[in-house]
Amino acid sequence: MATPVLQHSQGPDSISYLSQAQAASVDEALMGELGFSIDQLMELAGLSVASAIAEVYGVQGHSRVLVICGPGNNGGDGLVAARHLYHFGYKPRICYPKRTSKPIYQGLVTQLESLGVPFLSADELPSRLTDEFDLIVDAMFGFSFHGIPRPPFDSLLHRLVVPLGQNPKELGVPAVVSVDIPSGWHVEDGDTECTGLRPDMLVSLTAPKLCAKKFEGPHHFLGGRFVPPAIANKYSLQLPPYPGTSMCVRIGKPNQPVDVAALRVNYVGFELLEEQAHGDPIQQFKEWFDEAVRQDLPEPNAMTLATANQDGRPSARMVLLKGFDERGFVWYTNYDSEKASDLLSNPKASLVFFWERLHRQVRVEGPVEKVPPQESDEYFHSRPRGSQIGAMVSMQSSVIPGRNVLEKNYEGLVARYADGSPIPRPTNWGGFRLYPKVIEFWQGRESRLHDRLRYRLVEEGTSNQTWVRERLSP
Ligand SMILES: NC(=O)C1=CN([C@@H]2O[C@H](COP(=O)(O)OP(=O)(O)OC[C@H]3O[C@@H](n4cnc5c(N)ncnc54)[C@H](OP(=O)(O)O)[C@@H]3O)[C@@H](O)[C@H]2O)[C@@H](O)CC1
Ligand SMILES: Cc1cc2nc3c(=O)[nH]c(=O)nc-3n(C[C@H](O)[C@H](O)[C@H](O)COP(=O)(O)O)c2cc1C
Ligand SMILES: Cc1ncc(COP(=O)(O)O)c(C=O)c1O
Ligand SMILES: [K+]
Repeated sequence: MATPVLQHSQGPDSISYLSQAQAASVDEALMGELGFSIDQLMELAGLSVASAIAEVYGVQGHSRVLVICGPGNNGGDGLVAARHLYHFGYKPRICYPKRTSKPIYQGLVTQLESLGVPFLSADELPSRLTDEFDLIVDAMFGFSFHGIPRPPFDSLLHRLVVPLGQNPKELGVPAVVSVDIPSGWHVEDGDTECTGLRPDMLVSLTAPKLCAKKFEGPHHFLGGRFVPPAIANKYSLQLPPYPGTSMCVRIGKPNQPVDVAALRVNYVGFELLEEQAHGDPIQQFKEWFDEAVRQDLPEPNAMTLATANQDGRPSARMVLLKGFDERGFVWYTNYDSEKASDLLSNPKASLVFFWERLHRQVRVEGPVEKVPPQESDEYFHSRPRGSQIGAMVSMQSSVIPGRNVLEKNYEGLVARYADGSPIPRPTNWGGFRLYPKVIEFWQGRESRLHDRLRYRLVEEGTSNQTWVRERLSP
């Protein structure tokens, strides 16, 4: 079969925008010579939509989602997205007024019913949608839409339209996320009369369609991470790379200014009560630290280290915790660095851990000493050889003329130790241990009424030390 030569339009950042015919042709190629099945593509498309929603509309505050599904594959994407949203912790409900008897759709409905996801008729929707929903997913029509919307979708769509200049909240219309095409829009020309849907978010699938150029909402994402190079080359598709393992990628920048003052998280779901907490703060730390590791938090051992110089000028930076026990908390660094200079002249410090997903913070304060050289040797030699050489190369915190200095010295040392012989620990590299006098555990709670338990080491005579625990006001 001859390869169709497609003229497609390029948008900002050289992203390809497809016409209706091109979208259908890509679809055909994926399910023809590329061997995809429709349920595979629909599953990936629906997962992309759910992932994009979760990136923008966190489950806290947006859990009540209404997914309105149309009769075609766009509606199928909506059914799949609803299932993934359910597993992400959302409480989706579905309005699916025009069902088809094709087995793939029946399967999707059965899957949702088995999860207890409710199906509502259009009549069951409240007159003010915001009374019951935080978010609407518009999965009515995709790239095969023609003409003007027919019943029952015309009246459903009408309920989501916010006339220009009017406030969606006042009209009781929640934020709308459109799948692939804002439903009712011309697939290429968009909302020509400016009387249609104005979604807050658009998740384009495979590649954006021409109408997406007219999208003015704050969140435009691309999903459908399944386009093989064969298709991209065949249609000269320019698509942005997906970050890491993500199923979706933001296209363009959010075009609304970020309201920094409004950024906040409500801390719910955990508590720290006296009867649950250990009497020994190191045991309590171990419990929370183990939990942070179990929960797969990123760098659970990353902590802020605050020091002050002799004049009391404070400074703080991140370091990695490399061990803790009844004696204290250990990290490693360069003994000629700024932090080390602070600590050698003013040997007191404070540490802060923040385990965001658990809504937990731990603060530690106390005097600091270098760890014995043997302990530093042992840790140094447990590090990857590249990092051992890195420590030899870096005169930490000193000004250098350029990166090339580091690279040149690094290469020289790599060659010198290429035989695998042990790399000696630089004498100016080693550990510090903070001996805790105060440890505070902070558990975020609702309405900013957090739990704070502070342990203070109280010395009674020279040999008798006990931890005193007090609750602090949030
Ligand atoms: N790689 C890809 O391509 C992938 C594509 N995917 C998804 O598929 C979508 C395209 O799906 P699609 O082709 O099934 O059509 P879609 O747009 O859902 O609607 C057609 C239905 O709507 C109806 N209808 C039409 N006009 C109407 C009107 N005025 N008023 C009322 N009804 C109207 C029409 O009915 P009919 O006109 O036949 O009566 C038909 O039943 C695409 O946008 C994307 O979301 C992903 O799942 C996977 C990867
Ligand atoms: C997550 C993270 C962990 C870090 N861990 C260490 C560490 O364990 N030791 C270290 O010397 N620097 C570490 N750094 C770099 C320090 O933050 C800092 O840039 C460096 O130690 C120089 O600090 P100073 O000039 O205040 O001495 C880390 C940085 C980050 C972001
Ligand atoms: C300069 C420096 N030293 C030491 C460390 C501690 O890490 P590790 O000993 O695990 O290599 C870090 C971590 O980021 C670092 O940036
Ligand atoms: K849609």
